Amino acid sequence: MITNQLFKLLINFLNKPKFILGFVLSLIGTNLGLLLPQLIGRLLDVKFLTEISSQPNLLAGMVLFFISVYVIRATSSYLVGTCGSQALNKIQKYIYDHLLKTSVQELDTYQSGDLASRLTNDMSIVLNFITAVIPNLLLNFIIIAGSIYFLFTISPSMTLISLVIVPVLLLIIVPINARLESYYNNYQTGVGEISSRISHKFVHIRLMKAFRGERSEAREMGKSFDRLTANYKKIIGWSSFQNTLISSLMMGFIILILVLAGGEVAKGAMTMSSLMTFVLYLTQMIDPISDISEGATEISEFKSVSNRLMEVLKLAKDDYCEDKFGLENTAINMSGVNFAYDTDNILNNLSVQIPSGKHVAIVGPSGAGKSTIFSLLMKFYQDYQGSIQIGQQELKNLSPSQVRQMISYIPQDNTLFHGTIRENLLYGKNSSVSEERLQEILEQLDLSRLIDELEKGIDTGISDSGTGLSEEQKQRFNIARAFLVDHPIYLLDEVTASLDSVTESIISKAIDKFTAGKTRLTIAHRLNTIREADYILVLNKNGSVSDFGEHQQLTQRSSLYNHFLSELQEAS
Ligand SMILES: Nc1ncnc2c1ncn2[C@@H]1O[C@H](COP(=O)(O)OP(=O)(O)OP(=O)(O)O)[C@@H](O)[C@H]1O
Repeated sequence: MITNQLFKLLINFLNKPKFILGFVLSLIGTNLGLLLPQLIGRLLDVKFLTEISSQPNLLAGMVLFFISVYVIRATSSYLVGTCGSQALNKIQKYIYDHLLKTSVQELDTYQSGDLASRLTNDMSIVLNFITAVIPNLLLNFIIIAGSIYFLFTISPSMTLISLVIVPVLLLIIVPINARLESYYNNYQTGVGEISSRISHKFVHIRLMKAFRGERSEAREMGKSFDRLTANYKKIIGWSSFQNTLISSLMMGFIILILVLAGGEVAKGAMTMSSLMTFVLYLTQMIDPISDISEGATEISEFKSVSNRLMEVLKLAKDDYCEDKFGLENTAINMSGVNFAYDTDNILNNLSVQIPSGKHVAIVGPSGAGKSTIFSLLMKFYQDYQGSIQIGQQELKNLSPSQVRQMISYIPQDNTLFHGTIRENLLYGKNSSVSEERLQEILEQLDLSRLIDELEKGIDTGISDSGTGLSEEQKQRFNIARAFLVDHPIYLLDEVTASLDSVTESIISKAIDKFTAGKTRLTIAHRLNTIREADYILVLNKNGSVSDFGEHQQLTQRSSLYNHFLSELQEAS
């Protein structure tokens, strides 16, 4: 069972000695607390009352006893609570680490906000469950068991009558909780969808405002909030109904017992002080029973979030093997490659040989699968058929980690993370980049001047959408980030797309210098880039190879290539 798996994780990460100490203290506190009604009952005994009032030490002892019960209880809840939050902290890190290592292919089916909600919102439910619900449930069971024991010592027959309530309560709790679990599931999914939408929309706030999307956004979000509220209403409705029913049943039952016990007192089978103690124990059970019924609701909620958390842990991770491997050259050989994201093939029997150390431009209609080729080479997706070789190494035999140490990829979008410029440039590289290399790259990409003009220089902060920098500047920082570490293979996805022609010429020269003698694949939409490449790979719309060759050769033999060139000329 999935919930059990989360329990195993919790137990694994729990500081067991501290938790056990907390729990034992809590047992002691609860058991001592069980004696309180006995003491109060005795206080109602006139003889005992006269005795105790003449003995101040006994009275002080009793007060001390009451205080110690509460101190023990407070210490135990502190110990159990801190243990729970430490265990949760470890689980959070464990799940986040798993998510980071999960393959792109698996993560494609999840919304980022939903994942964030699992790690935050769902986790806080788990924390409440470990630190409050479980200890309370256990203590409540102990209080109930202890109370039943004392009730038996006072009147076995009356106690047996009182216990009739247990199966009645179970008949109410079990079916209502099954219903609640599914509502909690829907609720958590709704929270995930909403946080996903909010984070996505606020990253693209300019686009939303430019299209005056505020009203439709508010309407759509309003519907999502309404669905969440409707679901929450069901949760509140059913749990209130359950709690009210249980509390009323309990009260009714106690009154019934009181009437029956009153008869016993009248017959002289029970003393008044025993009756009072009996009633005190009975009433002492009301809160634990209500807590257990509420706890049952919380168990449903916990089961629902456990499923969501464990689902994440089941996603397949990338292989992180970093063993060294021999590479004679960096030629890329793709043979009979077929690939589909869903059902339809995007790449169709694609075969091409890219010589080591050469620059190849990839051209083809939109949607032909140019970026998909890069995704396969980066091992973002691994379910392709056919063979891809780098040097003599079959790509399938290399781990994603090994591949990504060899290939540098500059994507189409100019994403910069929240942080400083330096943090962005050194992202994922730890301390492996020397200051000289950093300065050299910045100089070549004409970024040094820009950085010098900033008040905090390279330590200037940028927001996660890169606010404060132009698209062209963001693009250059992206390029700099990729070239800080020397790799034998570079994949460039339209990297000069947002540059003006003057900057493009500077950046292209810098890229030529950085990639000299290395294998470079460029998805190209500019005539210059295409002409300067050693070879051009022309793709058909269906993701198969139309042609491969030098620019001159292709202009003489490929109608698709010539058509593509004339389209580019017209566009410029
Ligand atoms: N993660 C994905 N899941 C499902 N389909 C995808 C995914 N990524 C791309 N596709 C689809 O695969 C096809 C090829 O996309 P790809 O981005 O590789 O084409 P492209 O040739 O680079 O196009 P463009 O020049 O427009 O960028 C497109 O139909 C696209 O909708």
